[in-house]
Amino acid sequence: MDSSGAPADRAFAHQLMETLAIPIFVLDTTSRVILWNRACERLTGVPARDIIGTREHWRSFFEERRPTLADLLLEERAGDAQHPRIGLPDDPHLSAESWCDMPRMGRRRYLATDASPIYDERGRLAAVVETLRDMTDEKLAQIALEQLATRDGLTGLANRRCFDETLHAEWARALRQRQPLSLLMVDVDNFKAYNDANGHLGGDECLKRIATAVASEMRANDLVARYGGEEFAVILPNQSLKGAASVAERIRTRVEQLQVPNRLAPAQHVTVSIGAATAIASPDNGASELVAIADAALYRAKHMGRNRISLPLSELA
Ligand SMILES: Nc1nc2c(ncn2[C@@H]2O[C@H](COP(=O)(O)OP(=O)(O)OP(=O)(O)O)[C@@H](O)[C@H]2O)c(=O)[nH]1
Repeated sequence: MDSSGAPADRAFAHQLMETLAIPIFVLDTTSRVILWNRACERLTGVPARDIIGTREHWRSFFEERRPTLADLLLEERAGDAQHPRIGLPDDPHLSAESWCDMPRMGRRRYLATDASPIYDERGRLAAVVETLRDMTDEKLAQIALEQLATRDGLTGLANRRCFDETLHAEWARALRQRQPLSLLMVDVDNFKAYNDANGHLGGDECLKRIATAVASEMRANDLVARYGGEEFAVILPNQSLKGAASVAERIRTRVEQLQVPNRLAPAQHVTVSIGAATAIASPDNGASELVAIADAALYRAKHMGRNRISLPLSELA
């Protein structure tokens, strides 16, 4: 170490950052890369020799030009490079999490990043250091858990819990916006007979095909869920009874057109019965009444001979 100690200290700090297990890169105040450690090389697949001295660090993370967090911090702190910073009243640190393309590695990674300024002894901005953490496994586990919580395992449709939550949220929205909300209850006809003839696994395959057929008739804001067993429910926001009836008829026809044989059923192939309900939401009625009305309509459709849709006499108001 020399008498001031500074150059040796700096060399030591540099070497420390180089060998740190955490991926790090450092930009000078003109956005030029001055350090790209080995862990950063491993994460990005980009060797330090290709990137040091350039302003091309964004290419290691994104397909298209985008500022990294370090660039955003440099932009935000641009004034500090000329004017010494007096004290540190606010926290100049930035944090973010996002999916990155990682073009050199050829697979997307979910990175948690932190950017912090480095000030020289006179309080002027000297550089910005960005540290990166690969959180891909944690993010994928979180997505899988969310899927488990809201999706039906057999059909991939929304599950009953997701249906209940969505119905209440849509009801509240319909109330606020004074718009109609429609609901369809879709039940497979003579499904016990189908199971008896094809076994439970055959029944499962049939439910998957029906789920796909029902989902194919939905618009972006509609929700189709597996309500239970061989019953599906469809939420149609901002849809009148007439509109709901036409969606119901499309679903019925679509399933009929699948022509899945059910030789023990009177129709000889798989069909569905559908009950519809529509409400103009008001503080005097609730989402559960909408379900009860659609259920009653479904019951009527079954009793009138199945493979049909049934509507209530009027909208619930
Ligand atoms: N394969 C399979 N079958 C199921 C599943 N959930 C419910 N079921 C079966 O669906 C059948 C429903 O039978 P029922 O309630 O008697 O109704 P249905 O035979 O369809 O007669 P209707 O509804 O009156 O037309 C039962 O045999 C259940 O075991 C499932 O996840 N997979």
